[in-house]
Amino acid sequence: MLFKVEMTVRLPATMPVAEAEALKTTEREVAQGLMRQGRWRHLWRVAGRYANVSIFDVDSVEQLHQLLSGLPLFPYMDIDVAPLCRHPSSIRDDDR
Ligand SMILES: O=C(O)C[C@H]1C=CC(=O)O1
Repeated sequence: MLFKVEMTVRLPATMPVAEAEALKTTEREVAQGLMRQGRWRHLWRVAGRYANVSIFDVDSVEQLHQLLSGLPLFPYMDIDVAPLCRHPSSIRDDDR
């Protein structure tokens, strides 16, 4: 199952820089692990915003929630999720 996920990061202005940097480093490690597993298929920065648009490939909505809520930045992100299905005009055969 494919989902478009938009994450907007809102770190508190009062968070110490070292704490914020440590969170971002851990987040990168977790995100790259999920990419290597094929769960986090795409990760794009939204230009001009501390936000990303991602494509997740998961077995269930519950699994998606588990992955997203396990992200180190989860407490500091607004997350929008949309389910995706194949577009009838797509010429790609690798989208499910
Ligand atoms: O920077 C972000 O958009 C937030 C988050 C998503 C992946 C990652 O490494 O950080």
